[in-house]
Amino acid sequence: MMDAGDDYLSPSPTLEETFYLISKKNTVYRVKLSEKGLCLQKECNGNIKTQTIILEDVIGCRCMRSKRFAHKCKWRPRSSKKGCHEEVNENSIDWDESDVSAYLYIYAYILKKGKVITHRKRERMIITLRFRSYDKYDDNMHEAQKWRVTIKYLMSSIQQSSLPPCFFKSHDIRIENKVLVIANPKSGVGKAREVFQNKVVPIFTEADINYDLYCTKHALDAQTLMRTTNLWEYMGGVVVAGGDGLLFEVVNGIMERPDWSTMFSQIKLGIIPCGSGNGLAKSISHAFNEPYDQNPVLVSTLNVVHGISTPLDLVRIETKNKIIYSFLSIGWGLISDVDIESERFRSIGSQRFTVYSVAKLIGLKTYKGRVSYIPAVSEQLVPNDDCDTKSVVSDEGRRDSFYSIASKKSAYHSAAGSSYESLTEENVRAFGPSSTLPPLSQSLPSTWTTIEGDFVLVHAAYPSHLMTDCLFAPSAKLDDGCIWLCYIKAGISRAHLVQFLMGMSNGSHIKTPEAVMIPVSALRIEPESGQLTVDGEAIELSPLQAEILPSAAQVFARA
Ligand SMILES: Nc1ncnc2c1ncn2[C@@H]1O[C@H](COP(=O)(O)OP(=O)(O)OP(=O)(O)O)[C@@H](O)[C@H]1O
Repeated sequence: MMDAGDDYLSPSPTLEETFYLISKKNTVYRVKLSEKGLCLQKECNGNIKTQTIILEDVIGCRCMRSKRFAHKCKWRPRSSKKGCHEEVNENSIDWDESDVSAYLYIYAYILKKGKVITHRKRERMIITLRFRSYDKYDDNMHEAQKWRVTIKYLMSSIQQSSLPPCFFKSHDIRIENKVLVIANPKSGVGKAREVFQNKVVPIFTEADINYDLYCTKHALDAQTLMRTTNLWEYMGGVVVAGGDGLLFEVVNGIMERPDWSTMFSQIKLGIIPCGSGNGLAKSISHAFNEPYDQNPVLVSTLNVVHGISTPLDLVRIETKNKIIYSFLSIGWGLISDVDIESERFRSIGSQRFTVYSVAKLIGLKTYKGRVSYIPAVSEQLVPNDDCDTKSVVSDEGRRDSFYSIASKKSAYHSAAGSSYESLTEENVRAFGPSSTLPPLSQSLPSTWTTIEGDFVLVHAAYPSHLMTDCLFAPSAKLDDGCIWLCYIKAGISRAHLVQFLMGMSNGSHIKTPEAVMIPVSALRIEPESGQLTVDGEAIELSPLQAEILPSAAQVFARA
């Protein structure tokens, strides 16, 4: 986004400039900026090497002045680790008056291809351009600013082309570019605030992201915040630094607002994975083939700073006493049991799912009940055989077993604390879309398919991953309008069940003969016993029905 102070400079469609190295007289850099990106052409003794940094990889840039008493040093495009001169902010009094150069720093995170696909990762690169064609610093700075403004303009053009037209509607109190970050200090291993401060803030700074940080104090705090805060101030997006449970609160909090529909169309949601499962963060990167595993926080933060969003399906779930909005999964039977009961082994990390699954196989339970569904209608929706190459099944699902909430760092602050309305809990009600299904108490029409009997498991997911290392619905897309329903009935051999559980890490579980995977648009589960989960959280045992809300939300993604 462009700053107010950029007004006096108008961006050029393309810019081109030649730069020289002080130390290497024979080397010339031709740098060209266009809507394709930044083309760096190095010419040395007749040899030409060209590198293009695409604009999608650039997250920000800034102008600086050289620091007083800094070495007089050559400049060049360089990687971040090989700094060769010191610089100070344009407004600092600490500058070197004898150096009239203006420096432009361009921050990019480029994709490094590894020998194997899992080694791909994003790496930080800083391109430094030194402008000193003029005798006066102000003139050089003007040149540098011209480049900066053009880069920002080109970056914002990419963002705007991906936004729905309604994004530009005027509203007197809306703040377009401010992001609300909600951190759960108890997510995962309890390091969400530190992760945000140490890994996310530096990238936000490079990208000029304007944000407020709110640290939750207890469970449901984020849900109350979303219900009561003035979200028009956060048109830049709402980002959780936490796990899927925190985003679940955000989604359900927005659904408790009378203006839920407007808010879901206006606000992009983001997730910086600091939880234990992080199914959605992984699914988003998987959908866009981003190298998540090497650095999940970096990749997810880059999604946010690019400001581009993609539609995400939500699911409306109705139980006897509740309406819940979900973005990840519904479960009954073995996987839900493992998810809930292995919580006490959280300290052993991702192995707890494997260990606990094996334990559950010894005294394998089956559950009586009925599962009904409406098949999704689309030719493309066929479970496929695409599998990841990893081999370990793991589950680091979520439970609320946290303790101290005291903050150690004074640098954190709460956002918009004063804008809370005095809505009491009694006034809280779920708004959100109404159901298109028959009431839960009524029997279903014959257009539904029903399976009855004893089940080992019934589990449904909407994005591809239930957890970082659990590719549960290999064919799922973020907005395919489908609930991917999987069930196994009683009678499966232990060997096949082990094959199923192990295969969940790479998606090969769907090849298990007894496992049925069907894309559906709605489902009803009528359990007689067992445990139900929604997005990994236990809910009361009751009949439940769910329907897809296609593209109901939008999430930051490198679309
Ligand atoms: N400050 C807090 N103290 C205790 N519990 C909290 C706090 N803030 C949020 N919670 C609760 O913690 C639960 C889990 O949080 P979160 O999803 O962030 O982490 P996780 O469970 O480790 O990750 P995942 O959901 O990806 O498995 C949420 O459901 C939320 O209700």
